[in-house]
Amino acid sequence: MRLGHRPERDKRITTHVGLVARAFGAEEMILAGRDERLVSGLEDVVHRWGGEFRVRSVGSWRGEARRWKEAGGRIVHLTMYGEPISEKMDEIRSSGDLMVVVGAEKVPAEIYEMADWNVGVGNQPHSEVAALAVFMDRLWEGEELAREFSGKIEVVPSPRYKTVIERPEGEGG
Ligand SMILES: C[S@@+](CC[C@H](N)C(=O)[O-])C[C@H]1O[C@@H](n2cnc3c(N)ncnc32)[C@H](O)[C@@H]1O
Repeated sequence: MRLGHRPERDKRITTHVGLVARAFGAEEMILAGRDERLVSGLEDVVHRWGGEFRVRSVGSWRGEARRWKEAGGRIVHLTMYGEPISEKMDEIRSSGDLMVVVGAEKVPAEIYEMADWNVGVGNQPHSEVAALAVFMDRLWEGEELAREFSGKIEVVPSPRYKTVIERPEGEGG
């Protein structure tokens, strides 16, 4: 869940949060706030590049977080003020369905209370995109990078050239 999105200023970085979430193994991105263009841009990536990733823009992050916890899910809030990721990851990994929360400029104090864990990817200020990528890579222990997406577009890894397979509409994706 992405908090604090400002449509004018954060368009690119929030899109990157969504791209990283999808590429590193999340099932869904919840965007707190309304930005239909951003949602449809990410949906277009899913349409072309495959996978089951969903994107939702919601009015109330509190409602989403509350419902998630009532349904038995746990919340990890990524923050530079949190406890070290390396000390918490085993416990987090073994605890079932997770909602990972990242902020923008400043997050509401309440999220620190609602979260089951407030986790720092180091305790220096950096970026929600970097924090999410490192968190998810540690969560899946690197296995997420080998996932198949079965999209209409697929990269063939190459030491030198850009090699891409494009499948016509209706085949794959
Ligand atoms: C530009 S930072 C905001 C930094 C802000 N001082 C704060 O409250 O953490 C935006 C988001 O990046 C994430 N972030 C930045 N540095 C982080 C770190 N060292 N560990 C975990 N998350 C971090 C947090 O989710 C934060 O809400």
